[in-house]
Amino acid sequence: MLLTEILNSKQLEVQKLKKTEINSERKAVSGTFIEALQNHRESPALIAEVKKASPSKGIIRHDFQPVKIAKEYEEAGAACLSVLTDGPFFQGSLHYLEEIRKNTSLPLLRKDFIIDERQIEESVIYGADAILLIAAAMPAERLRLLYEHAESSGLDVLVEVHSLEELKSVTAEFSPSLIGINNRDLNTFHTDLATTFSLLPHMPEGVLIVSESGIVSSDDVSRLKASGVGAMLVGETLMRSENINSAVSSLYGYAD
Ligand SMILES: O=C(O)c1ccccc1NCC(=O)[C@H](O)[C@H](O)COP(=O)(O)O
Repeated sequence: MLLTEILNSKQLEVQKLKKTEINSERKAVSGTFIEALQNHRESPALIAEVKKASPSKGIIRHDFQPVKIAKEYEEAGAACLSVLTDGPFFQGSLHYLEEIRKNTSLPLLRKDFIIDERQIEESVIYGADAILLIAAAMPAERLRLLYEHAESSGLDVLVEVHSLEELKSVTAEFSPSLIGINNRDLNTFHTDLATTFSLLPHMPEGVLIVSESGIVSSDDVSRLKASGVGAMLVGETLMRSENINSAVSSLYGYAD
């Protein structure tokens, strides 16, 4: 199972991280990420992902210049950015997050497999405004503790679920403000937008919902909009495009 493999690799990273000293003046400001999604001019608001490679597709973007891509996303009108920082499986890096923080003003999601408080502190230092917590990665009690730690560090949290069972166990434990429905099965890599539509009726009132993964066309975006989803997270579709601005426009159904 790929997720288990990734989590085992993260355990080793965290062990090393715990041996290093972490010091920073930077403070994250609660609500920055969520408010940018709520106030975005388009619906669903776009979280555009800076993603070089993935375990399912290998290299997605050969000419990978993270800061250039981030600036293009900003110019194209993205509400927020997601930056993959996992090295072994996605060829991401915390340094990409750090450089993007210095060169854009958009709120940033650190996209990684967070399993420890120390990674949360590290996320603040490198410039994140939000982190991802994956329900499939740990019991809901542990997820709540990390959620609380992130919130008290000024970070917003995108809590990701893929099934009704995960959603129920999370919401029985605590009340996230931002829930991501991942359309991708993290073990088979199969993506299906139907995951979003099937989980939506079970979402608690007032939660901002993000549909994640496998969003490829303006038809997908119209269906998400009609269903009331607040935001969408798009990686591969935009990263494969030679012209990010026109790729964003065409997702929203605007002709070039
Ligand atoms: O992208 C993958 O293949 C993947 C495999 C296993 C775990 C996570 C994976 N992706 C992380 C993500 O959450 C996506 O990068 C993100 O939702 C964007 O998806 P897409 O638009 O399909 O690139």
